[in-house]
Amino acid sequence: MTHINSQRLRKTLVTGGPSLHPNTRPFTASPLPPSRTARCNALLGLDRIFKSGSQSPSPQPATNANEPELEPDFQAWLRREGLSTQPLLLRQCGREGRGLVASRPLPRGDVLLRVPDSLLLTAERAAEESCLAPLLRTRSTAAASTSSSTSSTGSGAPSPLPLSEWSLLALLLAELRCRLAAGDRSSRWDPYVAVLPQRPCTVLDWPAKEAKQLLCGSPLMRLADSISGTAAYFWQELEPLIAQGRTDRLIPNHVAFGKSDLDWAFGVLLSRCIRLPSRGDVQVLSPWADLLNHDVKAEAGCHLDWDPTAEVGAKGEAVSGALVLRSDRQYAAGQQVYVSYGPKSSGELLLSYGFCPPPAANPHQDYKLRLAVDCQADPLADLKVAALARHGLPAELEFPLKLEGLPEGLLQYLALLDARPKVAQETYDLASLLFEGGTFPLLDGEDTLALALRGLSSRCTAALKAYPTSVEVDQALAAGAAAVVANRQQRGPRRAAVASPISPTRPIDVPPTSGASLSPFSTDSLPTLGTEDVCVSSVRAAAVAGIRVRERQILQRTQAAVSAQLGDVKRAAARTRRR
Ligand SMILES: C[S@@+](CC[C@H](N)C(=O)[O-])C[C@H]1O[C@@H](n2cnc3c(N)ncnc32)[C@H](O)[C@@H]1O
Repeated sequence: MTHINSQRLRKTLVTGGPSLHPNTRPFTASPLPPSRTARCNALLGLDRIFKSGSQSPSPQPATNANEPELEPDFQAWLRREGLSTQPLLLRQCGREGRGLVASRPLPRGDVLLRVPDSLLLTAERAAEESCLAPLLRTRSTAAASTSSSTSSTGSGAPSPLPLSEWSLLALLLAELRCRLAAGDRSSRWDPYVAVLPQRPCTVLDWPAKEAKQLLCGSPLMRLADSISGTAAYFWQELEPLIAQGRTDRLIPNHVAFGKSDLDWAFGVLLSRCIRLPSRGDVQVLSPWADLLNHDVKAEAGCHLDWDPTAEVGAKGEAVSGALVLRSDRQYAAGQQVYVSYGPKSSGELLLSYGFCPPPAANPHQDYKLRLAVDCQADPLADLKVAALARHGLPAELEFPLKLEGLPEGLLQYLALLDARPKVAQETYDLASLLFEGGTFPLLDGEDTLALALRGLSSRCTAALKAYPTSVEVDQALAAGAAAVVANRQQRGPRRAAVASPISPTRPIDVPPTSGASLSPFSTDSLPTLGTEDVCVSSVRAAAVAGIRVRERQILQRTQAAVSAQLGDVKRAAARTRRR
């Protein structure tokens, strides 16, 4: 039944990549040469909307030795707790909030930062230091006895955590926040908790109705749902424990432990938690290291990880192992040191970290197309799920569409989803040819590549129709942000990142956006929107409008590429028929 066509596409595997932060989902993407990106932007006119060219950081002022120390109580605490003298200084870094800058010229290969284990807030420590520790210990013991009765290795293994890492960390953070608010400074982590942002401004800080309205039609809605769903899950896990703690009188009266405290803690974890691949992927909060800001350019070499061989000794003592950042480049005095939070789109950064680089300057900007076996309407659904599983593929996948080309494996996956073989068992042969043979066979006389291309085109059409706003309105809204941000820049220096809570309803003078006309304000100077900016609802709306514009451009470009490829397929078929 199947005829092997020419090798049109390479066989593809869907892979994931490690990240410092926990909310990365696996996907593949083709690498993009910067010159092509710039050309695509120009063709699409996107460079006019977000043309700062600066996902990159603003230059930092040179270090002034007489400048007063920022967060002095926190820094004094770090020194007392064993942070040795380091070649970085804490500074205000414009829209990025606080950041770490080189205190002197630093050569490539230097250790920039070394945080000892004692300063890492791990889930184990959070469990031990929580006021609910007695309950958590009981849970750990119960879990340990269950696992030792079911496993042969049993003894000697460390006690299992009583809850997930994030639940334990969030529980302690929320408790410490309540204590601090009531003037109770009994924890050793107080100076750290005192400098955490009041509002991380992740999507958890957005009013739910606004999130629904802003993200309608965008694949970012799924990410927002997943973040708030996870936060709700943690709350469900913790609520009965907290209730038990109250019954057992373990929780002081001034520790409210409300859902908002837990949501705040979850937002802090989303935007600051660090995963350490070299320490079994453990997730930690690291005072000092969590003051490093993100820059996509740091992806290549600035790696923050656990180094078991590093020697730290604030007072000369030898202690093995530390969280270490080594430089892969030289730094001038006063230059900010960045890490990468992972290959994330502007929308992912906005929802999880509360800042938004201009989408056109972000090489990771994409439209995440979700594809899934249609278990309701496809009579071959079970066979397809099984055939995909044989090739290690799930029944549902997200593919990152980009301006520069189709993600690998997308067309093969689509061909299997949309195929309707007359003989059901041929589903397995088709999957083998697509995923192992790297070919698009003829199936019952139909070219499966053409089938996949048509399927992609119709999905792009549906995705474009799903946006409630027009592209012109979104362009005007996004351009409005430039004016707002420019106005705010003129009003003087930025306040400290955590100085005071920011009202979500603070009035801001957004220029009116009317119909198809673009805002008269220039967007040329639009920088990355920082957390303080996106805490303002109207700026947030403009940031999302800019992302929607880019997503639509990606969908339209994909459609154009698909029609061109469909033309090639038809011409090739006609040539074959003539022969
Ligand atoms: C791990 S913390 C870094 C320290 C942070 N700037 C502070 O003052 O606490 C992550 C937060 O820093 C800010 N941030 C990091 N990189 C940024 C960037 N490139 N542009 C704007 N804000 C950034 C965001 O507020 C983000 O949630």
